[in-house]
Amino acid sequence: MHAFPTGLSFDEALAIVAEVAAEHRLEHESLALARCHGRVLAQDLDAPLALPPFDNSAMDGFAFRHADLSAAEAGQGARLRLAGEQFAGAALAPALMPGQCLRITTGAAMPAGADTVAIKEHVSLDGDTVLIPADTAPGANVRYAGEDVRVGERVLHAGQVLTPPRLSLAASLGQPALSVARRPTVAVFTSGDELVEPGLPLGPGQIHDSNRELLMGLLRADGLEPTAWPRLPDDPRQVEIALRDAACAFDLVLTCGAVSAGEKDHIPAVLERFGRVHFWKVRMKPGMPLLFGSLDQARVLGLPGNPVSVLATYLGVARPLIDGLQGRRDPRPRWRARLVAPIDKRHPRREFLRAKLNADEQGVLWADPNPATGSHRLRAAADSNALIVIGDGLQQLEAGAVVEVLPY
Ligand SMILES: Nc1nc2c(c(=O)[nH]1)N[C@H]1C(S)=C(S)[C@@H](COP(=O)(O)OP(=O)(O)OC[C@H]3O[C@@H](n4cnc5c(N)ncnc54)[C@H](O)[C@@H]3O)O[C@H]1N2
Ligand code: MOO
Repeated sequence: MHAFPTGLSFDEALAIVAEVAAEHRLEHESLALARCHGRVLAQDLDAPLALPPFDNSAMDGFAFRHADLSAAEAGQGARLRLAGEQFAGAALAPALMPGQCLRITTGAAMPAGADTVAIKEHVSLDGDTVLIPADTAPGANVRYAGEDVRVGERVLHAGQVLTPPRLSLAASLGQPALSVARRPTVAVFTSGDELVEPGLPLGPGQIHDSNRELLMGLLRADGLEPTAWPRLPDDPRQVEIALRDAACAFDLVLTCGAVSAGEKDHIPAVLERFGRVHFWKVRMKPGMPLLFGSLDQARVLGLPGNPVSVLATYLGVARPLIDGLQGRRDPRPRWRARLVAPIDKRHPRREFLRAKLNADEQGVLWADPNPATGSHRLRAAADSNALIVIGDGLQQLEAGAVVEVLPY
């Protein structure tokens, strides 16, 4: 009997991940906007000013009082006297008098007294007389103060991911810095005596370490700056020392390999002995031997060694853990697609299948499953761009059935 949950469903595993992540939420830091891209916002932002802050012109042209046009003979334009200019950012021009107009540029404040802008290309100039076209509608080409954001309105919420437009909005509201969740520091381990660095020759029974590149790439694509540790040999003492060393210095330790039932699978024992196991073995395929625990100050996720298991457990579990540690509340988009070919799943586990996603002319997204099944078959993952997620239980899905997909 284990002292921790084992053989749990994928959803049960995710619930534990969310709970543990919430208990170990990373602290906040105030960062200059330029360093906030992709971060999770840790504060709400209420607009200290309106956007636009003042009524202004949407076009280069001439600002005038529409009443002057209404007063002109029907169908005739208004002939107005050019009284000056109002350029964007320049000192405010004096108020406009009846019968006058001002040259104005895009973004310049509307002069007092003016309520409409005629577009430069639509007017004709005769000395300092400007002929405004008769069909210029009242209020044309004016952008009003507060029409985008009102003062005091909540525009950003804690838990949102800072996209470039959100950072741009914060900048337009005059914020030089924002409070954001600290990014988790991540140590990445690969393990196994059979592994050899790419570039070095292979001896008998050896293979190149491919998971390191996979995992480091997945983490970097999610905006993290992971640290790769020297590969772990299949030696229990060395595994223990390296993991305990990393766990006192990093927020998250990601390992791959050495978590199933083999004589050389030493990682679960280290967590059991020196830390805590939150769960081990999840009813998912691939990725079944997945291990989750805590050691010293770190959360430790032990991904199974087969490359496609690494991909599935990263996208399915490690990413929600990383999101949870940062307090991300913005849901990631849930993509759905139609199956190009039927699927007959004869086991009860949640399954992740490699597939190619393509949108057809009608805008329907299709997922074409790769027939390769083994979790060692990396080529099929490289030929694909998404994982199809097939729910728990036996499933017979026709071609055209709608499935969840995780693009990568
Ligand atoms: N008796 C059992 N055997 C296995 C079980 C089980 O439950 N009982 N589970 C199988 C499943 S499912 C998987 S997945 C693997 C996972 O095993 P480990 O996480 O312990 O990983 P390893 O045994 O170390 O490696 C598995 C496989 O992946 C290759 N590998 C490992 N690391 C890398 C790397 N960095 N780059 C490239 N390839 C890597 C390794 O050579 C093995 O072929 O266990 C099954 N067995
Ligand atoms: O669950 Mo394993 O990850 O199938 O190869």
